Amino acid sequence: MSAPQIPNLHTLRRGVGRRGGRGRGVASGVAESNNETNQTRKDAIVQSTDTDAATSRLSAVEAGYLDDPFAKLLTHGGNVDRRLPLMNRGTYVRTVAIDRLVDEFLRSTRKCARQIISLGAGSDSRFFRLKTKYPDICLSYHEFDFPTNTAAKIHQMQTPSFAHSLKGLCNMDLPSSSTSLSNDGAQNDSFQLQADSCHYHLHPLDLRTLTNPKRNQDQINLSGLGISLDVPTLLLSECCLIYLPPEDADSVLSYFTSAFHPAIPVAVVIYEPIRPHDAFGRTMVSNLTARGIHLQTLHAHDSLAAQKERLGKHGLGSMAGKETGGAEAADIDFIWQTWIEEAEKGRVEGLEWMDEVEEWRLLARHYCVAWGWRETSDNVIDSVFEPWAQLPMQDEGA
Ligand SMILES: C[S@@+](CC[C@H](N)C(=O)[O-])C[C@H]1O[C@@H](n2cnc3c(N)ncnc32)[C@H](O)[C@@H]1O
Repeated sequence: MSAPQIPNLHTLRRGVGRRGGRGRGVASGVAESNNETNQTRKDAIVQSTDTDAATSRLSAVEAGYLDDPFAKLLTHGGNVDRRLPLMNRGTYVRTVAIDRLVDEFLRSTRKCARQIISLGAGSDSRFFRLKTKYPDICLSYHEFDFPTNTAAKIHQMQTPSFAHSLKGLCNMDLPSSSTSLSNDGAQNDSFQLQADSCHYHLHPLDLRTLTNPKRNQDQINLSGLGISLDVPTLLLSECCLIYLPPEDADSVLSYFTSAFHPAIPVAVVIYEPIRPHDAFGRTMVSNLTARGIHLQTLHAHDSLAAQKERLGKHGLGSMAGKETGGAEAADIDFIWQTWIEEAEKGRVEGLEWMDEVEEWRLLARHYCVAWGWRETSDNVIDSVFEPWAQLPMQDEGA
């Protein structure tokens, strides 16, 4: 079940050794630089998890689970080894679950402007799928990731085949002055696409910069990044916040959710692993640790209840008075069983023979989608998140 794209830790470690200076009496400047190198190495491993996500997506597309012409165009190299059937099914359920929450949000806000902010979006193709599905959509879509990853995405977007699909499927043009990359491959300007009232913005930014005044020397803020603070907003973290230290993940969530006035409908959707304490969970964690990947918030938000509580702490959840809200979470096994119609399940089951049914259920119980929202009941617009409250809910004990 281990993913094939293992970061080259050997090469990365060698880099540290060469620059090192570990003897006694090391000047504090050197120690600081070692810390930085360490952090850079850790960040590189986190950045590389996007290759896994993109590979899994493309595998699920090529096996017929998902219909996504952009997955191949946004994946570096464009060809991948097929994942195991249970991995493909996991990618499928995760994608359709988040798509459903996004679709409900777009449907209920169809009369007004709205925006989606995707944290650690990597090579995700959701914006382009949405624009293809809803050609006249009025939407601002903001993606954040490290400059290295946004640069790679921009590179893929500048290929002729991507430009062709963008025009044909989304009726969008690439900007005429194509963005160039700096020597280290970083792309420090944000990248934008626009067609009528639909905007796509790619922000090359470590999310921790936003919440840390020491790092944020340019005083970057949401308005400066073109994010509107007065329209209904959906925040997505699809396997992103889990890689941040718990206090940073909390600061990022709080930074975004508290930026909006309480009268503005705001929601958060999180997809990430849970249940690290049983045998499967322990194996999952140790397999990832062997690859240098640390799921830093996993123990802090280790169950459906903990995920709901987390959303509640950020002001999303049941409220008193005029404000309404909710916080829910379900694992992938539950979502597969209850959110997906029988005919569609039959189609998916017919795609590949799956020997490992028990393993599938185990794996699927260790990943969850959590969604929380808040709005005011006397809002001039109809309730945005009412449809979310109608989704099948999982009882933690189930
Ligand atoms: C597992 S990938 C998921 C990519 C995408 N959300 C998806 O599901 O296909 C995690 C992504 O989060 C990004 N990420 C993690 N920490 C981040 C941070 N502090 N700032 C910006 N991006 C971050 C990584 O660079 C990576 O692209």
